[in-house]
Amino acid sequence: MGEAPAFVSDDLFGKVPNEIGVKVIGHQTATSVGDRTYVIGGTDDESSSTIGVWILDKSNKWTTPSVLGMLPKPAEGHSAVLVNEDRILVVIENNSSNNCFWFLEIDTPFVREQKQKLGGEVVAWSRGVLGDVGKPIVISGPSGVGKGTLISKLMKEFRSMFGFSVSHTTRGPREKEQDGVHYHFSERSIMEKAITDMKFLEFASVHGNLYGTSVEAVEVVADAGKRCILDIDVQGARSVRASPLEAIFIFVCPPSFEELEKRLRARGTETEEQVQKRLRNARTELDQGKSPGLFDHVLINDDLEGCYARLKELLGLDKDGISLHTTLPESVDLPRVHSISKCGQRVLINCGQELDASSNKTFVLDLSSLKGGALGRTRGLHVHVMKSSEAGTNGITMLL
Ligand SMILES: Nc1ncnc2c1ncn2[C@@H]1O[C@H](COP(=O)(O)OP(=O)(O)OP(=O)(O)O)[C@@H](O)[C@H]1O
Ligand SMILES: Nc1nc2c(ncn2[C@@H]2O[C@H](COP(=O)(O)O)[C@@H](O)[C@H]2O)c(=O)[nH]1
Repeated sequence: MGEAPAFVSDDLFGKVPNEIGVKVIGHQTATSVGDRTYVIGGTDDESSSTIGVWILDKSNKWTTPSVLGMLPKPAEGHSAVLVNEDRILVVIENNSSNNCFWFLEIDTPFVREQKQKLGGEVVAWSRGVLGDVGKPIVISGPSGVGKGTLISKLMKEFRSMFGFSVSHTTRGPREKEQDGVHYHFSERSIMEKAITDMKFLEFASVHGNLYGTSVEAVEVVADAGKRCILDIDVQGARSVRASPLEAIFIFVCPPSFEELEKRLRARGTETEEQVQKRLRNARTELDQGKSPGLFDHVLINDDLEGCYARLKELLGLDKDGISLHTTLPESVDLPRVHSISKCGQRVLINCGQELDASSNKTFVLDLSSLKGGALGRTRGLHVHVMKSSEAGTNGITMLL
């Protein structure tokens, strides 16, 4: 039954430090994947801010891989189990429910791509998050077409359902724009460094300034159980389309070029020179908006109320029983002592007390609909508690 769980091998302890020239301290697990063993845990330094990863290959050679993504904090203990040959689930003890499940990606498409780019061994961490939220919505269209106006209406009417992805930009704030609310207004050098550090899902040079969506900007919205809305240009939409983020892409068109110009001028936020630049770029964007396969929906923003009604309709928000819903994350109270095993697409985390079978509790973690991953979170984890009475003697019978 099931695949072999991660194992902890005593003879690996002590070998790690000698081979790689550092003293590894603390709890470690070893997970075999093909002819490699991934040793996770411990640190090479008591002040280290994360847990270590080392790889032992079949010729007994140790490698310290490049580790990407947001890193889990060091913990007194953890357990590990292989999921689908491409990632290892690491359950970190003594952590809150949305901080105890982590995935170490070892052979996902993202990791393979990074191995090619960086050369050498690469692994990437991604935090596992319980529950589902709807697909993010990408809204693009030329400057002044009314994207922001439509998004504001949606966020006002469905406040608890949507959250705005706050982009970074190097342009200066307009009157009434607040840092951290409308944009994260940034120095170019700081933004460029964050882009190099792979903190951005997409970025583009738009009307002479740098704009970008950080991975975190999208993830914090989903963490709050809300559906994310991105207001980005067509280049950005193209990058998101090519990324692992599954989204709905909407292109907003003006009823005519003259009307677009009128709106942009009437807004009064740009100098004449900037208006000219935005209008020149609008022609290209209107062309690119027709690129096959890029946008799922095109909306013509003629009459505002009519366009808003069509936007709600395509998002399924026009009916009485709203079809677009989010599922708020479940919560798990995981004790420090537990054992872990995998059975198909489910992982059983047994938190039983050996002397008191009646208090046995098994968490069943469903991995069948994982979404996302490094460099953001891995979502779509579902968990339920199986009591000892449901589980039979070994806590597994009911699942087979
Ligand atoms: N359907 C409409 N009819 C008339 N005016 C509109 C309509 N929709 C939006 N506007 C007005 O057009 C101007 C531009 O709208 P908005 O700022 O929302 O555009 P945008 O697409 O977000 O632009 P940018 O990409 O530059 O941020 C605003 O003054 C807004 O009030
Ligand atoms: N590629 C991205 N484009 C973005 C992002 N945030 C905003 N934008 C687009 O820039 C223009 C101009 O915006 P403005 O606020 O200066 O008028 C507009 O088309 C936005 O959609 C981003 O993160 N990435």
